[in-house]
Amino acid sequence: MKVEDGSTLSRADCRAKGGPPGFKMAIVGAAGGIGQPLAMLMKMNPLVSVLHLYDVVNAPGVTADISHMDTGCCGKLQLESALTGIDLVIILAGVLRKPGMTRDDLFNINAGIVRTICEGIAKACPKAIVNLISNPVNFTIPIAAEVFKKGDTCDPKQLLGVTMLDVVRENTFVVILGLDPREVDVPVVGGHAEVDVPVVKPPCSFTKEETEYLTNRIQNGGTEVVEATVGAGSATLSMAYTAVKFAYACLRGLREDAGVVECTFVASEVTELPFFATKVRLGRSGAKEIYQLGPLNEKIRLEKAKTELAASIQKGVSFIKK
Ligand SMILES: NC(=O)C1=CN([C@@H]2O[C@H](COP(=O)(O)OP(=O)(O)OC[C@H]3O[C@@H](n4cnc5c(N)ncnc54)[C@H](O)[C@@H]3O)[C@@H](O)[C@H]2O)C=CC1
Ligand SMILES: O=C([O-])CC(=O)C(=O)O
Repeated sequence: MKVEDGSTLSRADCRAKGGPPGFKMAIVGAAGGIGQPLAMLMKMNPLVSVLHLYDVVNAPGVTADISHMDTGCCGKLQLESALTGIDLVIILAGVLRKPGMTRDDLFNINAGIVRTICEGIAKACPKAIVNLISNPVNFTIPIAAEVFKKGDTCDPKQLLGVTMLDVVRENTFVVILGLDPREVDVPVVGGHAEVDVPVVKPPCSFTKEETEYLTNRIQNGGTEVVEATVGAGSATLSMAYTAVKFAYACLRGLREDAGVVECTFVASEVTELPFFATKVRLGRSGAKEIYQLGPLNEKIRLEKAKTELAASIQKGVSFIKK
């Protein structure tokens, strides 16, 4: 869309002229494997009025490319200007796994990157909802939370660790078990990947073998992709798809749509841990209501996951406090 001086007319301008409303969104790490398809898909989303793309490499290239799509958009080259006034930030920045690596091996590099970006968010858009995807999510969420605590401006419930790929995989794998994902309620709780636990809710039930199959496939789904790409990357397109789904849910929450419920790793009182992934209801300021776990058929697996999660959370918090 063009105005007379040749500059792009964003959907925010359209809103002022009586056009469709929308939110301002930034993607940090936008030139990477996930970032590029995610940027393209978010640019097509009618709830996004302005899209800022930031990366340390090739952000101008990606911005120029998608700016030719005939929807509103602008790129920003400085982190703080990319974040100013933003309603929803997606963080993808950092490095990814190669075969033979665990997610924890990413900690040393990604911890510092996530800290810097969150310091930028605390200054430039402290009220934004943050979707944090950079791994290891079970460590980077506590890091981000500590940064925001220092700034004292952010509500902890705005910070949402994206564990939804575990749910997307679960929906995929229950079909292999011959079930319709619309008819089973299996929230994936705990944290991301090795510490997630699919919890079957009545009236649906699985056999022991089905539960084993589902849990193993979900917990190892990321490694399955890392090995299949033979070093070329980790889950990229399925993550971009998932990031769009989760961002759309957050945008609907911002718009105060009723009944928007997803699983996310968030500050929580559901267990003794300070963060835990459960179903939450999304609203204007992120996780508006955090659902209790309810009756559980997975107590032993959950206790093991909690022990591992507690260590991840401690390591993340210590990284900022040291
Ligand atoms: N939570 C989840 O379920 C999943 C998480 N991931 C994680 O998402 C992250 C991104 O994955 P990909 O896009 O595949 O990786 P990628 O390597 O293709 O892209 C990462 C991008 O981050 C940029 N970057 C690095 N440092 C930066 C900084 N300081 N500021 C801004 N940008 C910076 C790089 O230039 C690169 O373009 C990885 O940490 C990966 O492990 C991936 C899949 C699933
Ligand atoms: O496996 C990885 O490194 C990426 C990831 O978190 C996933 O696909 O679940």
